[in-house]
Amino acid sequence: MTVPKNTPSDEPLPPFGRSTLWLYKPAFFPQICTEKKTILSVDDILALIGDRCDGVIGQLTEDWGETLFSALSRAGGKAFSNMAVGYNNVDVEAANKYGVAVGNTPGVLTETTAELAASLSLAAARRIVEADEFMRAGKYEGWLPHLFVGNLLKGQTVGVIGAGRIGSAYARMMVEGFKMNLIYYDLYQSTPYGQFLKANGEQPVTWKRASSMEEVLQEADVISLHPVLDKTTYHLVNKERLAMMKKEAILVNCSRGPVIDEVALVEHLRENPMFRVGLDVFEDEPYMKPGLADMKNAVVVPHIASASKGMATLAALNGKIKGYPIWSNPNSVEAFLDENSPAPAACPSIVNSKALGLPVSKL
Ligand SMILES: NC(=O)c1ccc[n+]([C@@H]2O[C@H](COP(=O)([O-])OP(=O)(O)OC[C@H]3O[C@@H](n4cnc5c(N)ncnc54)[C@H](O)[C@@H]3O)[C@@H](O)[C@H]2O)c1
Ligand SMILES: O=C(O)[C@H](O)CO
Repeated sequence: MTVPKNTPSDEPLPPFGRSTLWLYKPAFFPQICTEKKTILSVDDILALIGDRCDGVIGQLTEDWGETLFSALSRAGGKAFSNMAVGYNNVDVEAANKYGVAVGNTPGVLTETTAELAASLSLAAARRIVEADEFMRAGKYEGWLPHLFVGNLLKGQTVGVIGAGRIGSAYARMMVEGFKMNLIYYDLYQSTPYGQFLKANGEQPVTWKRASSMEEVLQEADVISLHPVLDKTTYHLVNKERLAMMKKEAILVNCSRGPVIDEVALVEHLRENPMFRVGLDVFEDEPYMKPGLADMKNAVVVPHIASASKGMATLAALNGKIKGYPIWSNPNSVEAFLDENSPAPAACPSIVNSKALGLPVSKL
């Protein structure tokens, strides 16, 4: 385990290790973990926190619960900033108990994640990966009308489950780009896409809010999952719900792996060769459930929807919680990302700010 010594501000920071854990040690000089492991265990992080640490910027692969929050608090820590939108790896109640502020990075990843979901939808619909493998294997002997027949999107129905920031952006791309009809289901929100169309004075396709998730599964030709991962969405797509979908449907997941029961999915893919999936996330990341890698009707990529500089900027600013108020609208983060102007003296998004009674910025 190598943790660099405090780095004077006029020296370049040490190079990143494979993990991007940052620790704010006394005097507020960040120490970057140069550990060569990709995923740090709770014990690794305990050792890194040591007996003095003001705050940590960590990532979604780390298990931030009672053990780490009590250790961080004992070391004088006041903030944990998760370098991700989703914070299902964080036990916020444990953080509240130890008075540790928890940051996340909403908004900056909306378009990039929606674009990957759109890419996976197209790759699955037009069988891009299968065709690419065929080409590289030297199997192409000349044009044939039935070679890799895929699904046409125009005029078909796209379904979105979890119509928040990313789900709505994905819906916009599929509706406007491919003129698909839209059906969406969200546990809480009522009319996000309707408002968007109305505000633009147009109604080029039909859209409706489904009263149940099952309605989306039965009606849509392409379904993309964008909910948070919590108790209500664990194995949201299971054997029974897969069976409700059209035999030639396309299912895309760029949210979190456990939203789909991956064992049931492998069985469904095996039994329904015309059913296709595009997956950015997996139930036991970095692993795939047995059999998934052999499925020609699955396009799989290693959680790449998000990588962006903006996410690191927001995570770093969330880590500066000491003396900072909370930005009043975490969905509007542009002010933090303008490289030509200084970032506002506020934390972009602290998920437990109310529980900790942190002040809201007047900016
Ligand atoms: N693959 C990636 O790299 C990547 C990148 C960014 C975000 N994400 C994931 O995407 C998720 C969504 O991000 P966002 O910015 O759109 O968040 P968001 O909070 O704007 O949207 C999530 C939506 O899910 C809805 N929801 C919650 N429970 C539901 C349920 N049981 N059924 C249906 N809908 C439900 C919420 O009401 C909300 O509208 C994140 O929590 C994260 O896990 C993944
Ligand atoms: O939730 C997120 O932000 C992504 O999954 C990783 O950055």
